[in-house]
Amino acid sequence: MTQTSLSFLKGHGTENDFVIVPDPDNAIELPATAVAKLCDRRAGIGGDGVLHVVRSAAHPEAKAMAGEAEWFMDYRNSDGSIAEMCGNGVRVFARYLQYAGHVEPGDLAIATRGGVKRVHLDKRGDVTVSMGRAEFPEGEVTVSVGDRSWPARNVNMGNPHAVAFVDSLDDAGTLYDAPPFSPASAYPAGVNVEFVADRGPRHVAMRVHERGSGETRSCGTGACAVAVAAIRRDGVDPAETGEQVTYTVDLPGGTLVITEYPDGRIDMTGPAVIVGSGEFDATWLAETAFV
Ligand SMILES: N[C@@H](CCC[C@H](N)C(=O)O)C(=O)O
Repeated sequence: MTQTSLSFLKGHGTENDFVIVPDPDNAIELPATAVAKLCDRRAGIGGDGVLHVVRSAAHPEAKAMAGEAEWFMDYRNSDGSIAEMCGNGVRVFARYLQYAGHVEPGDLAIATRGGVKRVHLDKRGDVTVSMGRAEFPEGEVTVSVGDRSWPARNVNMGNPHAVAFVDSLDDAGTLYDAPPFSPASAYPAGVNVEFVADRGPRHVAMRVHERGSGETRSCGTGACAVAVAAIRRDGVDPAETGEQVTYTVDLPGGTLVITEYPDGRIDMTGPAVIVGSGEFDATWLAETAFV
C-alpha cells in the first residue's frame, strides 16, 4: 500500500540525531533507499539514523518480546542498513514515548534487536539505559588512519566496536572514510571504530566513525565500549574489585556517564531531546517510495 500521509519527529541524544517515524501497526516498510533519503541533510529531514516506532506485537522481529516491552525500536543507520542496537537512539525513543503520551516518566522496557532494554526516564533531561553486558571477542585487531596504526580492543555491545587509545583525538584525522582495520576478516558485518584520549582520572574523550552513518557527534554503544575498554586498561574491572565503577565519556556532541557493576551490567546516562515534529509532503512521500 502506498503511504499518502505520514508524520515524523526529530530528536537527538548528545547530538546523535534521528528521524523518528511513528508507525504503531508496522504499516510501512522502510527500504534502505527511503531511509537514506529521510536521513539526507539536504534532500530529506536529516539524521544519523531512523527510529521506526512500532508496537512489538506488530513486528515479526519483536513479537517474542511483546510480553515484556510494548514498543520496539526498529533502528536503521543513515545508509539504510540495520543495526542491532543504538544506545543514544533508545534514550531518544523513550523520550518520544513520553512526548507522545504512551508512557509516564519512570521505569519502562523497550524491545530492540539487541534484546529488551530497561530504561529510567527522568521527567526532563536525562535518561538511563541498562545496556546489558559487554563481550570481548578474542583476537588482535589494528585500526589505521593514513600511515599510522593502533591496536584496538574488540568490544561487542550487541553491535561491534573497535576501540583504539590515541594520544590526541586529532590522530583520527577527518574520519570522512571508515578507518581500515586488520585482519580484514575481523568484522564481516562491519564495525564502529572509536578513538579515545585521556582527559583525567576515569574521564576520557572519544570520536567515532559509525558503521552505516560515518562520523557522528556521539554514539551510546560506542561510549559504553570505550568505558569498558578503559576500565580494563586501567585495571579497575568491577568483576575483580567487587566495586562498581563510573567513567565520564566526552563526545563532540555532549557527555555520557557510564557505570559498570561487578556482575558486568552497564548503565548509560545522558540527555534525550525531542526537537519538533511535522508531516511529510505527500508528493515527497510518494517519490520517496515507502512501500
Ligand atoms: N549511534 C548508535 C549506534 C548505531 C548503530 C551503529 N552505527 C551500528 O551499525 O552498529 C549508538 O548511540 O549506539
